[in-house]
This record gives sequence, structure tokens and C-alpha cells, in this order.
Amino acid sequence: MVGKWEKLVSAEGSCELDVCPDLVCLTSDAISRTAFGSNYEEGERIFKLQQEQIQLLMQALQSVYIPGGRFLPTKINNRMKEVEREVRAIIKGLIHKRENAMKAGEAANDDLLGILLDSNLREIKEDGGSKTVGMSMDDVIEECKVFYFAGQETTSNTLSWTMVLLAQHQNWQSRAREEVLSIFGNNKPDFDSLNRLKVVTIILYEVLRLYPPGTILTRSTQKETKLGNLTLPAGVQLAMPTILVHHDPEFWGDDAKDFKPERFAEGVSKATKNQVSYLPFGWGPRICMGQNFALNEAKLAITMILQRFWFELSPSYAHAPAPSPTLRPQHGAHLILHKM
Ligand code: HEM
Repeated sequence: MVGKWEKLVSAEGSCELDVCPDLVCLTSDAISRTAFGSNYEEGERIFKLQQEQIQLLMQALQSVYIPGGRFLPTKINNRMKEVEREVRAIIKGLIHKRENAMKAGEAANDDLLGILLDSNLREIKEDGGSKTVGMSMDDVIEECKVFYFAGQETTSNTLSWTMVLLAQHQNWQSRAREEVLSIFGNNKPDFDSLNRLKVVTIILYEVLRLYPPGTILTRSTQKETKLGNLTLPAGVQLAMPTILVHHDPEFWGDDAKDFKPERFAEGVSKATKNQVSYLPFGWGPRICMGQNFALNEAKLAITMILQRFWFELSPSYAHAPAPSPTLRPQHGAHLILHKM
């Protein structure tokens, strides 16, 4: 991606572009490689189908609710089923290919799919080949679907908002670049030194506070549950709007809506005064399992961008955060990139 941008700026010294599509490709490629040992091109069909699924779901949610309507053979329902079948078939193909390679002793199990299948096979073997332990093919497919979806959109949106906010707040862009250059110079960033990025880290925390990709957390009660003064019966759907908590002056002060990374200077607990008011990655036993991966990926990408370019908002940028379904800049992130 940075190579492509370097070519674009090389002629005039600067160029204008919507950075969102390239950031989507970057994060898609990262999750395809690390989770499935493939690349963006191989995962592309799955990403496209999952995008279509989301659009169909949004359309369905916006139409009049008819009880049992999801079982009717409407155009949307039929297409949803077709898309789901195709996603499952592609993932099943990936799993079979990997299982066969593992049986033939060929596969390197250092990606998520390899680790998942390897531990599953071991568990079944240890139990004497019983089919009652381990994950079923359906379970493995569902896990893969979550990783393809959760591992891509969230991080690309975080990177898009980070670039927009750093374009709006040049002082923070300069501070972040100074830090990056003092740690890495113009060298390729190494994984171990990413921990030394303090300014970049607080910038990312503040971006995730103002623009959490998941704007709502949902849960459902499995049994009668006491919540404060409320007693909820089993089967109640609960929605907790993360974005409202993140923007609430009661938790964050009168400057809750402002971009102020310094509020995280002494860590998340100090910034939240130990209250549960910062939940970009959710909370509790279902907290995001990719949060460290996502933060490291974002730090790596921002480092490589800051080493090569400075950027500002383009006059054609229109600020329109839209939860569809993750919080994204609806009309893209149009920036002007300048060669350093
Ligand atoms: C900035 C990027 C990301 C954000 C903001 C984010 C946010 C979230 C949130 C809010 C949840 C729901 C947690 C809850 O209900 O309490 C979640 C779940 C999940 N995320 Fe992420 N995520 C990000 C990146 C990733 C990445 C890169 C991966 C994979 C490598 C990933 C994998 C998952 C998985 C597997 C779950 C489901 C966990 C479960 O249900 O047990 N996420 N994420």
C-alpha cells in the first residue's frame, strides 16, 4: 500500500485520494495471511460476499417487521441464503484442503486455521477418536466466518479514522511522526519496538473512543438475571450503545467530544477513573480476542505511513460517520498526501 502511495505522490510531490479502499485491502490481506495462510485475492470472494450479506441485512432491518417474515421466499431472503451457502462452501473448501495437507504431514500450522484444526484433531485423538469432543465442521466454519468479518472491517475503519483525525490535528500528527522517527528512523518497524510507541498508542485509544467500530454491544439473558434494580427474565435482548458511553460528559468531562489523546497519557484506568466506560473491544468473557493483533497491526501501518508522508484533509472530504454496520466514513476519507 505505501509503495503504491509513494508512486502516486512521486510525480507532483503530493496527491489526493480516498484512503479507505487501500486500508480495506491492507487489513484484508493481513487477516487472510495470519488467520488462513492465504492472501487478499484468495479471501476476496469471501469479503465481497460478507459485504453483500451486511447490505442485505441492513435492507431487511430497515423494512417493516413481519413476524416469521425471514422464512418467506422473498428476493432478499433467497439471496441471503445463496450468499450464505457460497461463503460456507468456500470456507469448507479451505478447511478440507488444509486437513488433507495436514494428514499428508505437509501443513505449517502457524496460522489460525492450522492451530484450530491441529488442536481439534489432538483433542479428538486424546479422547480415543470420539466424535463427542472437539469442534464440528459447522463450528470451525462459524469461527472462520467470524475471523474473516471481525478481523478486517474494524481495523480498516480504525485506520481510516486515525488518518482523518491526524489530518485534522496536525500537532498530533507531528508528535506521532517525531516519536516514530526517533524509534525507527526510516527503517522497517520491528514487532518488539512497537511497544515503545506511547504517543501513537494514546492516539489510537482516543480514535477508538470517538469512533468505536462497534457502536453497540449486544447480549441476551439465558436465565433470570438481576441488573441493578431490574430483574430480567430469560430471553431478553439487551443493547448497550458503546458510542453514547464513549461520548458521555458524565464519564469523560465537558470535552468528551473533543480529540484529546492526552486523556490516556497515564493509561486507560486513569482516563476512565476505573469505571467501565471505555469498551471499544467489548467487555467480559466475550471481549474481542483480536484486540492485541488489531492494535499492533494499526501501530505498524501508522508507523509506515508517518515515515513516508504527511497528510491533510482534502476539500472534498465530507464528515459523515455512519454505522453500516461498523462505524465508517460514509463518503470515504479523502486526504491530500505529501511526500516527506
Ligand atoms: C480495532 C479493531 C477491532 C475492534 C474495535 C474490535 C471490536 C470487537 C468487539 C466490540 C467485539 C464484541 C465483544 C463483546 O461482545 O464483548 C469483538 C469480538 C470479536 N473480535 Fe474484534 N475487534 C477488532 C479487531 C479484531 C481482529 C483483528 C480480530 C481477529 C484477528 C478480531 C476477532 C474477534 C472475535 C473472534 C470476536 C468474537 C469473540 C467472542 O465472541 O468470543 N477482532 N471485537
